Amino acid sequence: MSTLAFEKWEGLGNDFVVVEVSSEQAVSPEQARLLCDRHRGIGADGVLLVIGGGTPRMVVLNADGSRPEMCGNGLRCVAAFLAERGGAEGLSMMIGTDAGDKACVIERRGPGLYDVTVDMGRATMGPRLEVEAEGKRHGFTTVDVGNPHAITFEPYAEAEVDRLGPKVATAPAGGINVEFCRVLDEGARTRIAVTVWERGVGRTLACGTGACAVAAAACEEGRAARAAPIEVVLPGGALEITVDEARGLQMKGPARRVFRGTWESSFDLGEGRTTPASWAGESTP
Ligand SMILES: N[C@H](CCC[C@H](N)C(=O)O)C(=O)O
Repeated sequence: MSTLAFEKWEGLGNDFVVVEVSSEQAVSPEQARLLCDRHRGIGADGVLLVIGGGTPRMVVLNADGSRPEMCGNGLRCVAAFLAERGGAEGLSMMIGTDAGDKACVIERRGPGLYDVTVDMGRATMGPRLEVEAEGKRHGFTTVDVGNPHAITFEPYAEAEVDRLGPKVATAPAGGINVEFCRVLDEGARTRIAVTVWERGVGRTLACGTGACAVAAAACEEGRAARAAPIEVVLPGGALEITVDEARGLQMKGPARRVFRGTWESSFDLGEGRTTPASWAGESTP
């Protein structure tokens, strides 16, 4: 019987199964769907594969098994996971992703609790996205921050988010993450409330790349000033995003280890559903 050692991490309630593996093929899309299943598996919004080496790498698998380019909350969790393995208090490191290498600075706040600042790179504004739904045309600003995002500052009720979110998320080829935004106030610090429908997941409590995309769109549309920190308020908590002409996007937020575990691969789920015969050559060290 082979087993898979994992850690459960979360960033503002966006939660992940973190596994250290030697190859990207160690967890298949089907295995990722099972691990993320909140009734038959561990339960998570995604799986983060950590591949060691000169520059450690993060590969992301969404709960539906798809592989996105990047995950902001996940990258903070992987940076903290690696810092914890190294036993260091304050630490900075580069981590490779499918959207390029990202610089991370980790500050330990307590056992399994960290604040992480990530240089997220630059946002690229895309074409307007128009989606026909429920007899109306809905317009979105598109922003790429390594992965794609559709953003609106039009007021939508919660129920509309659940109806419109999946329609927009699957409208363009390859899918897109969807953020419904509201500027809370433009006092000393701009605060933007965001509800997220994520590609390959659905509703999540937070989206790090989404928060960056929203801050970039807000600056582009004159709803927020560049260089000053923008507080993006998500259902799971707030992220501090800075849109800097020279340095690009910076994201600061928490990462927390929830628990460690071991997945047994001979585990029969009943109803003829069994876990994958074995993990691709991965077993606990
Ligand atoms: N569902 C996203 C990936 C996870 C992004 C999100 N969890 C974050 O923190 O950035 C996508 O398909 O692009």
